Amino acid sequence: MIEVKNLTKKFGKQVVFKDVNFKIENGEFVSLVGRNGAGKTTLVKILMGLEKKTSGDVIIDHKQKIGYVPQFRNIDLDYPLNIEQFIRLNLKWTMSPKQRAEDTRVVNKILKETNLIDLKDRALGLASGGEKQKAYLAQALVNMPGVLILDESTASLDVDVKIQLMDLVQELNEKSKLTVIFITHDSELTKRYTKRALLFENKTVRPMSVDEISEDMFE
Ligand SMILES: Nc1ncnc2c1ncn2[C@@H]1O[C@H](COP(=O)(O)OP(=O)(O)OP(=O)(O)O)[C@@H](O)[C@H]1O
Repeated sequence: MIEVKNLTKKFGKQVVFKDVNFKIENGEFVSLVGRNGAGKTTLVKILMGLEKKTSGDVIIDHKQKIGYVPQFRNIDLDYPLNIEQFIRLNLKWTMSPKQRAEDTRVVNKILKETNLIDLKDRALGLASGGEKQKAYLAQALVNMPGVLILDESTASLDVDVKIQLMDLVQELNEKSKLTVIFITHDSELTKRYTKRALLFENKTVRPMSVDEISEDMFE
């Protein structure tokens, strides 16, 4: 479980959010919604320990790792790694043959789960947008996270590719009880895949049912 208590974040004099309280249960699929600059990325950076909080508490089971899938960015055609090598970047290098065999087992399992097994030798730079984004997802999963953060990971992908990626995440959420936090500006995907939303508004965060979501909350 992730519990946020009276969390406040300021950058200098700018208050991003103040006295925020919410819980995310293990295995939930929740969206973070709100206008540009409302503080969604800042909050997940605090959850990941990449940004300092100003005050308040963030309680996360310390054994639970967090995987992060960024927004799609194109990768140069001459990027030097293939899909499997790119996924392995998230593993710690080890000399232990036992650990290396275990890593290979995990990489193959994730390649299968993300439907990348037949593409594992393809140069990442030559992969399609959807394949690249699946490679980012697989790279985050190879570290066996308990929580997966999708930071606008479907933005700038074609609609059918968005659906494919989200179907895959939904399957992982249901099968492996992976907690998923989906930052998005897409109300349709929010309603289709997530059960609950945390709305960033007026420097605070309001938990709500996805039925209450309306377009104006994203603009
Ligand atoms: N390192 C920083 N230093 C100063 N201000 C920052 C920093 N990072 C973010 N901010 C500011 O904090 C506010 C919240 O930004 P944040 O990126 O968290 O919003 P967001 O909800 O993720 O926005 P978007 O939907 O556009 O991605 C913005 O006003 C932003 O300019």
